[in-house]
Amino acid sequence: MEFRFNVNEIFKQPIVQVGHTLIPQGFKGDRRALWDTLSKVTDIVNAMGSASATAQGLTKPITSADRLRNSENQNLYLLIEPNACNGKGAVTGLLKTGQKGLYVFDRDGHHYHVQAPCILDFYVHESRQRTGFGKTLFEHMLQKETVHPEKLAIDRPSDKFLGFLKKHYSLVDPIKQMNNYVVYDGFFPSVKEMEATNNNSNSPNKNMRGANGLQAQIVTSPYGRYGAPRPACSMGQIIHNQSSAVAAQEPTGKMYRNIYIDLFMIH
Ligand SMILES: CC(=O)SCCNC(=O)CCNC(=O)[C@H](O)C(C)(C)COP(=O)(O)OP(=O)(O)OC[C@H]1O[C@@H](n2cnc3c(N)ncnc32)[C@H](O)[C@@H]1OP(=O)(O)O
Repeated sequence: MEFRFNVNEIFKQPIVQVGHTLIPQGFKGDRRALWDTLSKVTDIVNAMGSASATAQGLTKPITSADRLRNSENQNLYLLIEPNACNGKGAVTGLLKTGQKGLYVFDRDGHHYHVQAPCILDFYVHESRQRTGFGKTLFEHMLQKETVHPEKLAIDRPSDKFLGFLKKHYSLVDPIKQMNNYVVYDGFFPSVKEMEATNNNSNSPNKNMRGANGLQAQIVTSPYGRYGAPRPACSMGQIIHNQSSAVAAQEPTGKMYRNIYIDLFMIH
């Protein structure tokens, strides 16, 4: 995307990270230069955020300078093409990540309360899609945040993004969540991690920190009926569209009770 000003004067690297201050890395200058730079960064973030929203068919941008200013736990990466537009440079891609507290279900219907790294917004300019720019930007983020792709929760991924994850990271069969996020099998703590935590704690609500910083709490209760071993959760089956599992048997009072328990525990 082209701007009326020289992008290279603001961003000196091919991939830059913009935080809540909106001040570019390595900025040097007086107060006047700072205001000028902030105004240009604001224009860039707003324009790229709007283009991303349009590309995804959203009515409101997920990324804007205002939103970024108000959220300290989000990272925005911008991909710059320094040689584009007769040397004025262009901004080609945007990737926004952030930590979110989420309730997520695995395939068996167990639910977890996690503090997870999330992909919130991802966009490459139409003229550059499918030429590897998205992969370059995404790889940069993975390295910076030392996270593996399967440990990410993705907010409302588009078909293009699902295709991207399949092609570059062999991520298939996404587990769609009620909150519109998507995760993959490797997202959840492994059996080994769960056993290690179970051995070290008597607490019914197990806190786990999996690889790459995923912090999960398996939500269970030791008391009364909630403490009893439960069959595969019917609500989980419904959520994950495992219709055969649900349709194979008539709903019983017990199944309805499990649905009720799961609903009760989510809220
Ligand atoms: C959480 C969210 O932000 S969800 C929203 C994701 N963003 C969008 O959908 C906006 C529009 N799309 C885009 O901006 C881009 O296509 C991105 C960001 C998804 C991917 O960036 P790109 O630079 O195109 O990715 P890159 O070139 O590295 O990889 C290409 C692969 O991505 C997938 N992909 C990219 N564009 C398309 C498309 N138009 N149709 C289908 N698959 C696509 C394919 O798997 C493709 O591989 P292929 O060309 O061999 O089929």
